[in-house]
Amino acid sequence: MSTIEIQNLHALFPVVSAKTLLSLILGGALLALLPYLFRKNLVDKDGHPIPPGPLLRYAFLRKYPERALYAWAKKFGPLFSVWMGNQLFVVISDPQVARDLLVTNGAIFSTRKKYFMKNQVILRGRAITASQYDDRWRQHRRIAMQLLTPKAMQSYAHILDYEARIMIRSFFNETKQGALPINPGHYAGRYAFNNMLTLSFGTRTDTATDPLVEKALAFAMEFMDLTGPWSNIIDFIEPLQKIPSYTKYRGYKLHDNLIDVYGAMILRVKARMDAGEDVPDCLAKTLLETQEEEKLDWEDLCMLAAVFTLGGVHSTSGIIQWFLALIPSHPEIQARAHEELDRVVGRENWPTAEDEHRLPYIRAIIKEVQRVHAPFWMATPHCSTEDFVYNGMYIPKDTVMVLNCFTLHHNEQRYPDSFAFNPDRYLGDDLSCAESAKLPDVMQRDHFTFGAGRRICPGLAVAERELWLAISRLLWSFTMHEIPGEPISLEEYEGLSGRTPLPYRVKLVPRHKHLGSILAEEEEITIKF
Ligand code: HEM
Repeated sequence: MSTIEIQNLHALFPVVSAKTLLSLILGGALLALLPYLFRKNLVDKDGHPIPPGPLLRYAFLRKYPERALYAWAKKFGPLFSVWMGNQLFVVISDPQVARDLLVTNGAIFSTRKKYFMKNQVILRGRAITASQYDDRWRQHRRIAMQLLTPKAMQSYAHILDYEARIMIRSFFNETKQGALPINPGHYAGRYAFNNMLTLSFGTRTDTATDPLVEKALAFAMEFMDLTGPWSNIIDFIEPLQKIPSYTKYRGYKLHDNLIDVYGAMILRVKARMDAGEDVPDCLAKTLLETQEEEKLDWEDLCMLAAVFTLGGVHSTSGIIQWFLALIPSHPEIQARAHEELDRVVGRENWPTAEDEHRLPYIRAIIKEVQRVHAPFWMATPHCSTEDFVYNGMYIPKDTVMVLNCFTLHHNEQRYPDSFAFNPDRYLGDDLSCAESAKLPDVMQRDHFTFGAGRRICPGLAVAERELWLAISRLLWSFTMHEIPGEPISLEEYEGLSGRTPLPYRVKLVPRHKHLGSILAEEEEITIKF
């Protein structure tokens, strides 16, 4: 071939260097990956697009996701969408949209995504919260509700009252009558745990040092960390579910621990029933008595018996901890609360459940703590079971629906100056949270701390009573101070699903000389178990 012919050939097929070839391959691969990195804008058959949202797909939004959701709600509006891997999430940031979708169209938006970690590994599709929206969910929720209605609560109201007294006494004794600072987490946790032990198994821990308290609190914390709406990348990338990993190990371990500890407690209740003993009414007893008729298997029993200690401990104790973290930096609010308590119930007796309607400012403080520090900023996501079009936006079947509580609770129209802690905004609101959730004008609802729609928290009435007894009595008993040089963070927190403040210490100074003698009247009760 002549030199001229070779030159012509080069012109036609230029020599590709190794570097260029590599760039071409990488470029091609990147092009192929683009649809997996950037959002997919689905439309339905009539051309309705999915709600707008951020450009990138996220593997997971781990730390403080509520801040990203708040910024996105401002940018994209009250209904926006985010892709997590191949899962579409639609985020609800407006009260009316929440009502329209989760309540009015509750038949479509009430199931749960089958999260690998929460629903499949840890709870095995059970424990009410992980159940699909089907007959088994209805059955399990109905059984649990037998113990949770305000009427049912009357039979154990005295126990909630007693446990609140024991919690205050622990604070009083552990702080050496206010001389020492205290981290309230363990004692608030034990209070909520003892209440749930009563409901679930008819028993309680009789010392704050009982190892079961630490164990149960550790399970609840691990559950919160493993079950956030986007805690685990493994939930969104299926191949990862097939290979061994530390996350998977933790999930299986937690499942086994729940069965070991709470399963053993069910067997203990059974042994007592078989021996003809007078076992107090509790969930385990109900489950055992109705097991055949309700066709409940062993995992149903264990998961149902465990769920109160998972759903009702970290949450209630979290709000008490947020209250104690927040109140020292608001001495003027404490002073008003103390004035109301002194004026209405006096210094001889402390507030009871019956005093609630006479203490509107204390009620308002509790509602305001729940607004600014709801433990579940993203509630528990619901999931859709049918394609749906809302205001021209397409929400495909199997979309995960997130109730964006942080943004809902900072809606300036509903809560002017929403980042300020201001109980006054709830003065005049005489409704319980359950009543408020049913208001026809959803803009008047107090807050969304207990979720919305058919999956709304079934423990709401019990939680409200526990919070009332704990917080009104903390206010009656103590003045709460921050420790100089130990600022309490109200921004950071622990937990990827339910959140509690970072560990902190607070000073609780008794307000009454005779507090010690009032508290000494009650001894710790040991219940045969
Ligand atoms: C202050 C304390 C509490 C808070 C803030 C809270 C909050 C929540 C939230 C946000 C949900 C999800 C609602 C939804 O899907 O829309 C929920 C569900 C649930 N909660 Fe609570 N909760 C509390 C106390 C309790 C207590 C004391 C119990 C048990 C006695 C309990 C048992 C449950 C159960 C079983 C579910 C699952 C309901 C279902 O999926 O149908 N919670 N809770």
